[in-house]
Amino acid sequence: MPAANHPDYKAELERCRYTLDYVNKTLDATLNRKKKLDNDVEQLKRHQSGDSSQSYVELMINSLLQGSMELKLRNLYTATGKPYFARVDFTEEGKSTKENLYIGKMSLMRDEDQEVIIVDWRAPVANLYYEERLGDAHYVCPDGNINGSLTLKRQFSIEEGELREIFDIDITTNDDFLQSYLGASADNRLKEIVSTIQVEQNRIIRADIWKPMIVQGAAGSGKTTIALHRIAYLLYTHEKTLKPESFMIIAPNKLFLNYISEVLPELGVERVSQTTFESFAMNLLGKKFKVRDGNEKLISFIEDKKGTDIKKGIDNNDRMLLYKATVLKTSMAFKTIMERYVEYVETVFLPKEDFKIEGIVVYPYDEINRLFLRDYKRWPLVKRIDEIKKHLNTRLKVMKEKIINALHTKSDMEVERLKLTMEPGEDRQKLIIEAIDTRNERISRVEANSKKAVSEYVKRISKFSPWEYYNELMDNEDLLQKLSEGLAEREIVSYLRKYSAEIIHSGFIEIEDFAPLIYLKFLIHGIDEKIPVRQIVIDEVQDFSVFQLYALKMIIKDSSFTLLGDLCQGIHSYRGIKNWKEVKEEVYRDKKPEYLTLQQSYRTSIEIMDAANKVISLLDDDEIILARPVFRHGDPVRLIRSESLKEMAQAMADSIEELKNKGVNSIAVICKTLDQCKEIQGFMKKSVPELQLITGKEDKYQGGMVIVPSYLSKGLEFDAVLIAGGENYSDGELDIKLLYVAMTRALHKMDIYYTGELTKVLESVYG
Ligand SMILES: Nc1ncnc2c1ncn2[C@@H]1O[C@H](COP(=O)(O)OP(=O)(O)OP(=O)(O)O)[C@@H](O)[C@H]1O
Repeated sequence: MPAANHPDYKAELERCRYTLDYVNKTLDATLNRKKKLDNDVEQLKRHQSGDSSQSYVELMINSLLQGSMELKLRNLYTATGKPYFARVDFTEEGKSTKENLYIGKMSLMRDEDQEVIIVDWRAPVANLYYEERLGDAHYVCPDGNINGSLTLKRQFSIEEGELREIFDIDITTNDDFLQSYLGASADNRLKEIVSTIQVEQNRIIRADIWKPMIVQGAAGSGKTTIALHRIAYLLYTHEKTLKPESFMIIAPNKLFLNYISEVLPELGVERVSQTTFESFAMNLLGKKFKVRDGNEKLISFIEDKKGTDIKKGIDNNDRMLLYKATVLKTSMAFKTIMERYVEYVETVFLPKEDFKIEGIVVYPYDEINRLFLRDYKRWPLVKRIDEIKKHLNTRLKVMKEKIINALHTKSDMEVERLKLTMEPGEDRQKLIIEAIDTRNERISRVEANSKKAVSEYVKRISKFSPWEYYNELMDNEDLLQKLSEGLAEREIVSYLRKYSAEIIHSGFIEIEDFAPLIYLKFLIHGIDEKIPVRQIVIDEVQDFSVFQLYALKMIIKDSSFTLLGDLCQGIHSYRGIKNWKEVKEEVYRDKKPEYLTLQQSYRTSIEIMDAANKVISLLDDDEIILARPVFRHGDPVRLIRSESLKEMAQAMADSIEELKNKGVNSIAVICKTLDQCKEIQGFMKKSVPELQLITGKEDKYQGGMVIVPSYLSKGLEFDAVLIAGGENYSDGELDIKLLYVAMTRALHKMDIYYTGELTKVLESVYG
């Protein structure tokens, strides 16, 4: 309700003013401290001499302080507009005083008496707001369970320092507040939602840090948003043990990373690494690859007349083989093929010769090989060499002494024999000198050779990079077939090898090659690179393969994973996850992951969600969990028929004009493919010149008015979506998922434009 109408308005207004006043005072004090610190840093930099380690340390410390102060300042600036968003009144069991706690994005304490003015939303006590009902309530803090009575839950809308609305929430419902958030327009970037986090989302945000977590969440259920809030929460809760660098977010592409880039800074979190799987893998391999556009393969399947439905058959044999070969390359069977390959490499890794010095065997080949294949079996191949080097050096040290002693004994005996068998004289003297010289020469050779014998032996071991090993395998049909025995059909293996070799020889690799490559590196070389990451968050994980996840888990040891995805949006299902069971069982069997679902969708109106649910239900799949929209109505979904593409483009241009006049600025025209986007954009250039084409090559997401292929719209959202060319979606699995993704991008309005007859899929929209 408008704040002024609330019975407690006066008291709340006073509190709001008091808090703002304190925030401003703290801001001024912090600004002054920052100014002084900046001066100190300047001075230190100016007087920094190369030999004073003390001033260097001082400079480092002050620079760090500068960073954290900047963050504090940013939080304080935000608080000057909106210091808090909620209040809870709680009386702890056994205590007589009621605490009135105001919850905001950051905590603030009064310096004089340490009285809490604002409680951070991540503090344990703030859980009362997110989880508890009025009445008996509890929260868990490091000291244990705190029971008590919750007598008030209140929400505030404070904008630019002005108290505008107050909502008292009796039981758990906070719909009014949520509705006012959801009714707003889409931003160009994803935003924070601390004031309206829902119970099921809160459980994910605050879940146990060390247990892997899989979240199946419907389109618009807040997966991306809560993944970022979880990072902010974990950093706050484990600030002593985790740093922002301990986190890594893996997302599908740079455009998406840019789209989500503002949430963490808004939550006061900086320096969390955000990457794509390809970039991560290239860093690890220490090599820059030219990567084939992953969407090219998707497009080749999209062009399939049957909409790539493996159950119905693909219309062209070559495409069918490509499909099956991709499934194989991303499967756990391919992981086993890589392991078999390393077992093969193992057997030819060492030179088949004894380790000798001066023709004397120091370590026989069989013994070295036994160390390599048996004793150090569990180590990466290259790491085993280091151990073997130690063995060779130790044995060589002992043997060298023995050899030198033997040479001395041998020459002494020879001298003795010469003395006994020959008359003294010049001849005998010459032979004795010869024997001693020979001995000395051999000893010097032993000394000299032993210094480099081990390194020369190691040099003869052929160590290639993971990339070279992989390349070699893709060029060796017989070997790949042998390694694949019992795991895959010969025809598929052959196709996989040939097309992979072709890509490699043309100077490229494809996304699906990265998991085998990094896994080969792990098995052959081991991972020396310091990876500081302890928490990995993967968004849109449905497009990851189990092999990818397995390789990541092996490489980034001792880290925990938060995986978020939606099988209904699995448009790369040929390389992605088919069901969550395989992830639980094949990847995380040893760690018993937590599996949670989010059904409530916060993005889309009831009308749009109903239509999208009807489309996705065409897939007869038990794994599908339908989304439940938050109770929010929008315009009805319309199917609009045109005679031609030109007419369709005109109709959409008219609709965009109408929307613009109503103040709607975030609009997307979504076509199935990029080529279709280009064609439609051609017709709309004059009427909607500001329509920007998204091709997938962009690093930055601008928002506004865009025309985008369905597969690139994943993760994004718009106030209004116009789906162009509805007739292009067949009832094959991939096409249905693409249309579902496109439809669920809309917040308030969505229409489908088509030419020709209504298809089965379009008919389903009206159910
Ligand atoms: N508790 C909430 N309060 C307010 N808005 C929310 C809440 N949860 C999610 N949203 C909003 O819903 C929209 C969808 O969120 P988000 O993009 O994180 O969902 P998603 O599950 O990742 O979607 P998709 O899988 O379809 O890409 C965003 O605008 C987000 O701000």
